[in-house]
Amino acid sequence: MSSGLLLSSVLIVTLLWRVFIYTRLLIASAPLNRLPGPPRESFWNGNLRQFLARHAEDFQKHVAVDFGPVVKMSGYFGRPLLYVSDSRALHNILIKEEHIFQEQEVFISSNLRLFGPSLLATYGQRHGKQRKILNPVFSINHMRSMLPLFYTVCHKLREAITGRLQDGPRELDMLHWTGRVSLELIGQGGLGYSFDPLVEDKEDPYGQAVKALIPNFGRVLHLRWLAVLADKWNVPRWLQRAVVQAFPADSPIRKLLEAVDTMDRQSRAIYSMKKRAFDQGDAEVVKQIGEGKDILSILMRANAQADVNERLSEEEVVAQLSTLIFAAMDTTSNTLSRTLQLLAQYPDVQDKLRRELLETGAAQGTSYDQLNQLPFLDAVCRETLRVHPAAGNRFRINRAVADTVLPLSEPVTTLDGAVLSKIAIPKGTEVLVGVMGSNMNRALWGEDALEWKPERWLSPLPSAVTDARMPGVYSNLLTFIGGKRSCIGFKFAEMEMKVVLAVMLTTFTFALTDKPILWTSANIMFPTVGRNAIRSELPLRVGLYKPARL
Ligand code: HEM
Repeated sequence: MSSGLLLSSVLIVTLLWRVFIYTRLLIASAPLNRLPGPPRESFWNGNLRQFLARHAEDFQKHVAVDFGPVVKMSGYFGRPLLYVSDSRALHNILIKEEHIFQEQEVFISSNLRLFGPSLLATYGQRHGKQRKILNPVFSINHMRSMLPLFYTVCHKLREAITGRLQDGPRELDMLHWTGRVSLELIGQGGLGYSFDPLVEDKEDPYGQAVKALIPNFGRVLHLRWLAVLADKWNVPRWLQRAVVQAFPADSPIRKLLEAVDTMDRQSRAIYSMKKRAFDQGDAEVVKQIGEGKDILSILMRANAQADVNERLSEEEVVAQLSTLIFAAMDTTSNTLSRTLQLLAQYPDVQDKLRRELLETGAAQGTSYDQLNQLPFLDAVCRETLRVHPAAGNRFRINRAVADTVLPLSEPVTTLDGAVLSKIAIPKGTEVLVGVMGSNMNRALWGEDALEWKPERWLSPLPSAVTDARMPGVYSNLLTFIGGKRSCIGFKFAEMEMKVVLAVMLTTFTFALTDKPILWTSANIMFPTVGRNAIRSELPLRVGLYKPARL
């Protein structure tokens, strides 16, 4: 048999096998069609085009709150997709059967190329081993010791913005500033590295590469499947690289490669510098590693002390650096800018928060515990994280060897009137973790669940919320999801939000301009002016706060 004929036969058999598996999935998932949900747009796109469209926030809310705790949708080519916000079912998906409901392959394979083998690019035991070393690095004690550094950076932000208001109030793009301060905080707090002095405009190659990553990645999303195939077929790295390098130098994929290479080079340089100094006893850097309060220093110390079998390889440690910057930056800065927009929209809430911050002197530097005991600051942060989860669409796929069963905390009624207390989930079914659906569930939070009302956190939460035992790591919410793949940096994010707000609100006033701000439903939501703008920005009218004279 000629090699051409052999290759075609292999391809045909593989294709037929795939079609067989897929048809089996469609047949096995037919009973799921009895569950309530929106009609699909087409067989090819299912509901995904509606759900992932640029301005899909209203459709996403419709799915989240109008059909109940388990919603039937369709993925591409009729693939079954469930939107789940039932607490017991979510407990199963995120905690009990986390090994079955895994991240999609495209997510893992693309992250592997962007960051290397980090938390965002590994499954199972390898991921578990990384979490074991990294979890203690994000402990409250470490956050406590990082707090003074956060204040130092935020005071520079205050100086930088004050400098721009010498001629009176003016419009400023607050997303630009929350972005800069978030990058600097994760730089200094995460890596012991300064990206941006804030008080002067200086470009840093690492910072530029991080900023170029997502826009260029967004332009080659359709190629993500090739990464999955390359992993499945063990295509050598040099060959994958050669293919990418065959594209023109100004193509998005080459720019993406350039950003990835720069991030990798800079991460390695920071790691090696610390390691060399550690090995050779360079007093200044050893001081940073030995007493350093940044995440990398703590991680290197923990790794050196860990049992040999539990240690992370150098490649794994380096891969965490860009991962942390990426995971920390837009999520936190966009949530912060959303908070400022809401405070501008509700001036009475802004005044009340400012009063609390001024009365307690929170802007100058306070202890971690005192900062966390400010009730209204806490309420504003929690309420914004509840109603506006920055990364609200988390997909999982059932990779069970056999079909599996999802138990429910409350029975659901099917379209033909049957009452189900559990649902059979065929292998291959996709699941969307219902972050909005549980954070804004009227049955739990009350009829005003969709409204932003920080006051709700000043009294005990409804017992329905606490009794539901949502499997989220933070405050009965799913904003940082839960389980082994929950957000490892949620305390870092919370502390950052609180310090930035404490310093900003006591120095500046924020008001809306007449420009229409719209939020785009992307992997991480971002604001733009007008519906079709490309540039993300959040213009607010900013003035210096002047205390009223008695
Ligand atoms: C408001 C800010 C933030 C939000 C809303 C947020 C949300 C999330 C969510 C939903 C996940 C789960 C992703 C998934 O399952 O696919 C996640 C994972 C992660 N986050 Fe965050 N995050 C925030 C800030 C941060 C910060 C500040 C850091 C680091 C300092 C961080 C580091 C990570 C990492 C490393 C992961 C991957 C964890 C793993 O897979 O084991 N995040 N985040």
